[in-house]
Amino acid sequence: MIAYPDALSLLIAATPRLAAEHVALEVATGRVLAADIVSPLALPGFDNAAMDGYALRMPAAGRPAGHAATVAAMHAAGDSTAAYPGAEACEIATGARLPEGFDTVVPVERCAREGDVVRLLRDETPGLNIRRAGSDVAVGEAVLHAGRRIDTAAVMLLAAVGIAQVEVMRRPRVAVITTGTELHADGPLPEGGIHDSNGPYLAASLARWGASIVARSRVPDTGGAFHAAVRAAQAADADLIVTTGAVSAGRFDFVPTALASLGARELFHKVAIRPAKPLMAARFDGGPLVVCLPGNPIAVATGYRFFVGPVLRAMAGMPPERPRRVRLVEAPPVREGLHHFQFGAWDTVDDERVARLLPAQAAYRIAPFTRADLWLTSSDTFGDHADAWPLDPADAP
Ligand SMILES: Nc1nc2c(c(=O)[nH]1)N[C@H]1C(S)=C(S)[C@@H](COP(=O)(O)OP(=O)(O)OC[C@H]3O[C@@H](n4cnc5c(N)ncnc54)[C@H](O)[C@@H]3O)O[C@H]1N2
Ligand code: MOO
Repeated sequence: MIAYPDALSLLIAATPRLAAEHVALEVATGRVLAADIVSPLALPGFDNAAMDGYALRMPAAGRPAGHAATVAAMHAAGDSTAAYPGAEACEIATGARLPEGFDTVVPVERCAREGDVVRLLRDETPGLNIRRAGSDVAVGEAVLHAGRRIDTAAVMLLAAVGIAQVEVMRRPRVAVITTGTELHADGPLPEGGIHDSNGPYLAASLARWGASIVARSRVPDTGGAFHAAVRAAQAADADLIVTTGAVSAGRFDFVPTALASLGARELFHKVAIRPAKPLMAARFDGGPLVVCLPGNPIAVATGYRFFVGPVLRAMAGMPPERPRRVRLVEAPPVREGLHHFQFGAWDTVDDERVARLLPAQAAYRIAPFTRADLWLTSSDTFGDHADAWPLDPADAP
């Protein structure tokens, strides 16, 4: 059986990087930058007032309380460059460009105004309350890097530097196929039937990632129906096909042979992990990558998080995700020799943030997933520490 890091390496090596496209900033949230963003502007673009008050020309020694100056004009944000030659003071608004030759802004609260004269209420030193040009972002600075997901902070910065179109990776085109004669959509169930929860889970997860779901089918345990679903996914030009179920050792576990008969090349089948051990991956030459997840719901969650997630990152040109190391409390012993994936919850012990494994986890139990804060993983037995990962790959930086 192949080890998890080796399986992941094979999978990523077979993953094509997608092309880029241009989209408007207003619809770019959640997309992944395809190229570094080099700022065409400085931020701030000019020296400006940090406070509403009075701009002064001040000698290096400053001015004492009681000093009076004649106010030349009111200078508001958006006013064009103005010069008040010979003037010692002008009224200024937050964000207004500092007029030529002025060096200090004294907030209105520290001034008294009478007619066109302003008097300082305290001793003042020069150079205060000015936001210098380029002190946030310099012209030509690489402010955001390729592979970064555009979050709301990135939108703020891109808008501030005047970028209205961004080059992003195109959305991956993904097909989802769930297998199982026992599966039904919502509504009353026949004897022995269950609701298909893997299909809606994968569709929701992929939508959160920003993938386009180009085909979705639920097929009974017959090779013919599965063949047709894979052909439909190929016809829909899928980059990736994710299947669930029928990948283990049972009589109806037809996925490996069906994919081989369709011409897919197996990358690996069965991984030294728990859960989701029967997981398989394959690749059609010049066609989609296929990740086949075992049917148990938590095997699907595991496979999505730790196999499909890394594939989606690689397609988007994102670097591999790095886990956070956390201290574990009360980790029960688990069987050695397998890479373990479990749900965890945050806790606090003696003011330290620690994690604990949730109780009663099993590949068929969905309820613990809904109570989890994070994934915890270990390449072997869980000890004092574990790797921590956000529950959803879309939440990883
Ligand atoms: N003799 C062996 N039996 C099993 C092995 C094994 O190695 N030898 N592996 C076990 C493990 S581990 C897993 S995981 C499962 C995976 O089996 P399959 O991928 O073949 O999945 P199915 O048999 O089709 O389904 C397993 C389980 O999950 C339920 N299921 C399937 N699809 C859905 C869905 N869309 N929504 C909700 N639930 C679903 C299905 O009804 C079964 O209960 O095999 C073990 N057995
Ligand atoms: O690997 Mo299976 O996913 O434990 O049930």
